[in-house]
Amino acid sequence: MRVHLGHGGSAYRIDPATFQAAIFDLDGVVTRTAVVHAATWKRLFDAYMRERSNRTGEPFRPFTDEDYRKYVDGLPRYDGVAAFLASRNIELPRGRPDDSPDRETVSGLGNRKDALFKETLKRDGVAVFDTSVALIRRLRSRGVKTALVSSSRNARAVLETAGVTELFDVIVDGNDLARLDLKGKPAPDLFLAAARSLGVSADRALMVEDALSGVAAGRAGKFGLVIGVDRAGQADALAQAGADLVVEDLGELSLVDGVGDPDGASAAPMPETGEAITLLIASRRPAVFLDYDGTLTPIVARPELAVLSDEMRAAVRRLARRCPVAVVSGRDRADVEQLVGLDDLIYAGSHGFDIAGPGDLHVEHEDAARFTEAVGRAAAMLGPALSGIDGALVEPKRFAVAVHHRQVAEADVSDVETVVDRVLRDVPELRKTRGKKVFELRPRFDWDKGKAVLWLLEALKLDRPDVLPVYVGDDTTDEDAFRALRDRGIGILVGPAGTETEARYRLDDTEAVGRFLAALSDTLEEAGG
Ligand SMILES: O=P(O)(O)OC[C@H]1O[C@H](O[C@H]2O[C@H](CO)[C@@H](O)[C@H](O)[C@H]2O)[C@H](O)[C@@H](O)[C@@H]1O
Repeated sequence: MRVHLGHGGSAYRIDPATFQAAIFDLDGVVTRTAVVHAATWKRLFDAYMRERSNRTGEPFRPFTDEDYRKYVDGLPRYDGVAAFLASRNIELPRGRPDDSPDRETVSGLGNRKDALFKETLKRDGVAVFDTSVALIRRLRSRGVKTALVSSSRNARAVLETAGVTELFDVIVDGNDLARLDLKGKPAPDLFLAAARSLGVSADRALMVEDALSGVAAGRAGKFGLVIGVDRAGQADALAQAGADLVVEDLGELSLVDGVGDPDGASAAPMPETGEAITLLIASRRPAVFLDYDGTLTPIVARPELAVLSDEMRAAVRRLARRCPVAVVSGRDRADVEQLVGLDDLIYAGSHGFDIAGPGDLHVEHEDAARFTEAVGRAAAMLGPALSGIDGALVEPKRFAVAVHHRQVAEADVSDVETVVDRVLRDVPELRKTRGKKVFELRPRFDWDKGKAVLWLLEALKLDRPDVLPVYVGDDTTDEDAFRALRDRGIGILVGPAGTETEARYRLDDTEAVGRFLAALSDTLEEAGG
């Protein structure tokens, strides 16, 4: 699955909850030294090929941009020399790393290139890509670890000259390559060594490269996200080499903010296309938690009218074949089970207080009986007490009572609340919470949808780094789940833009939820998950 941004593309948002580390190539990604390298290689090889032509009578063919991209870019210096010479059927002895730059050996030519490069750096200094530096700083400020990887033995000197050494927790360069006997790009060794030093597995790290060999290394290393930076009009080739995402500049990337949009506590639009979802889940296996009212069904006048559509049922059924799916509802568990009508899902009713699922999955709170009794008492009091208020509706459940005021005149809602408060004084085992045009009387017990989701992750052995919990919900009680998953998963609010929320992403309505579930299924089916 590949996504191209660049001109006309929409900005891709990196989610720091998905990636624990970001690994950057140096030349052409962080520093503007790729052009210096390219020009230096040309200087070296054009002079050498000219001199060789004069000496041997072979026709002179200059070193081209394509030669640079195909044989030299991203490779350790001597490997680059050898690869280019081989492409021209020239065989030279390898020589030794300390060969003088005058010697006609692979090492000698490599050392000549290095001397020319250093001369240019000394004269011209090193410029950085400001957008790359800004992105690295933002990632670091959000707790993402950073590493710099380069085949060049000069990497540290280049970073120092550019004044950006402190941007990286770890630096792996050409000296490490030799010291640790690692293979150069396109082998993934350098990048994997950086990920190891950061203590992060490759699938939880993103990597950024501008060279075809570097992108291929990222793909071979199974990095969570391989970003190709196209500075040379080779977007297609970068994608073919294995880039998940190709940008022309890192300024096209932004971060999903910790509290939704950068400018407030609202959520970013949830990408609904398969491609964007692939990038988001970044080779993790999702575990999906779905709220019912307002998420799987639109909010309607009365609870019994919230019937699941056949399309939505089919979408949930399809997803459940590919990954664990739980319905986490404020409704009574039996009620929501019957409404959803799918046997092999996990159901958590009464805002997560009552959980059951395939096999022996069941949670029974110690004080369950005490709360059931209290709920029954409250429901019995609420019915008669609210009978005088037109439109008020009591919905008793096993572990909560909902008092709906959707049909109550605005002026009378405070009367409903007064009744609820009065009943609560007599039933101190319960506490009041609010939802959409509803007061809920729930057990006075430290438990909510967030705790239920965390419990489920543990009980189902899904509390693992390769699992990405995804929670979709629309109401205040879903905020507990968004909060609980903040640093380990993805919360998706169903509702209008600008809603204050702990969710990272947002879908407009239940139709968008249906499209998202379908796209997620597509992605998982395509991946064979
Ligand atoms: O957690 P959920 O699955 O979203 O359940 C929350 C409450 O949903 C129901 O009430 C809400 O939906 C009704 C039907 O659309 C609507 O008439 C009502 O105004 C909403 O508050 C359900 O009846 C409650 O028991 C749930 O707690």
